[in-house]
Amino acid sequence: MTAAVTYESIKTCKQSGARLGRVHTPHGVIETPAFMPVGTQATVKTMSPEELKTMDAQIILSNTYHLFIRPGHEIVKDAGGLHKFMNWDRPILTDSGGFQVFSLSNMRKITEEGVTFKSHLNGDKLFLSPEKAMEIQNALGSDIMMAFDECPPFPAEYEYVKKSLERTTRWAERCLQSHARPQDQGLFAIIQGGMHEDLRKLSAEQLTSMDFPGYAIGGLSVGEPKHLMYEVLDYTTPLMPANKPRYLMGVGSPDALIEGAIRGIDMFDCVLPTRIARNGTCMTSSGRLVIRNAKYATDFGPLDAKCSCYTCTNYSRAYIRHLIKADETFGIRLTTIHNLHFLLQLMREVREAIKEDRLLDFRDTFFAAYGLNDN
Ligand SMILES: CNc1nc2cc3c(=O)[nH]c(N)nc3c(CCO)c2[nH]1
Repeated sequence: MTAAVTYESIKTCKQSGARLGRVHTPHGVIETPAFMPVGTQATVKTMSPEELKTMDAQIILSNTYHLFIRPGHEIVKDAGGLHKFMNWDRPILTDSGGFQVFSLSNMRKITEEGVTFKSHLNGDKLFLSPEKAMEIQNALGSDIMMAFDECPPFPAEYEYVKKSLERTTRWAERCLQSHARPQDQGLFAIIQGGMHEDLRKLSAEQLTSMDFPGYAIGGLSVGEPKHLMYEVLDYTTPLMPANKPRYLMGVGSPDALIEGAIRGIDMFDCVLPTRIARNGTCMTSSGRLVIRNAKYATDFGPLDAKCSCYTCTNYSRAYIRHLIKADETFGIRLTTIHNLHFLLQLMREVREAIKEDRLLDFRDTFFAAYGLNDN
């Protein structure tokens, strides 16, 4: 299969497992390590594509499950695909729907064939399978598609995690078989195995023997303590091909992005920056700031004096607090712009630090300022 998505290694860090790279896709190149803003329903909430480009979002994530149940993948296909539908001409990665079924639908039944579930919108009985997930993603026309997998809950019994990862491997095989356009869309497999080193190894071996263009680490950021996630990364990342993109799903917070990059992760996604923005919580270089706090009512400085984003350049904490308290949409737009810029800027600084072999020092400096040295 001629890979439509390829990884170009630029530099490996001397201090750690970190690396600089480029992921080449049909809609452009992604400088890695990279953070992907999440646009679940074909929009990164309240952001225009132009604003995302201004902050240099290189790639965004959207969701098979959500676009399948609304507006329906056939409509997106008839619109000319997801890029056209949402007016985004840079790369798009779509998740395969498995995780969303488990996190959103209260009634579901898993069989070898696939997952039967009720729509969280109207209770309709629906079915997703590897073949269906591929049909939907091919209709959306995303550049990077994720294999249909099961993300086991945390915690989960060893035997359950083992049986689940083996079914995820069989599902990945079926995704590969039913992929309509391998020549112009990259299909990534998702390594599972919970918090068990032997199961992670088993999953990685089974999936890397099938030669996917890229690999993700799934089953993390599901409520486990951060140190446990880092332990899983310590022994899983080295099992992944060095010449292919490594994507850590559902991560995350500034500290986790840095720790993941140190362990050789190239791509990250998380709803955190956009989700917390909606209740007025902002990421700043000295930690989280909850703008609703009364002490900001007369604070006419920027959210973060070290930030150069549109929000910090033009608006005060007092004004943003007023908008959030008044439930004004513009307030959510301003906190979203800031939080996304903050993480995208953090990844630019991470890439710079790798280039100059000083990522571990960068981590210590960042954590000290962000108040994370005590974790
Ligand atoms: C927020 N934490 C998180 N953990 C994840 C774990 C998985 C996973 O194991 N499989 C798939 N397909 N998607 C996942 C996603 C959604 C994408 O961010 C996750 N998100």
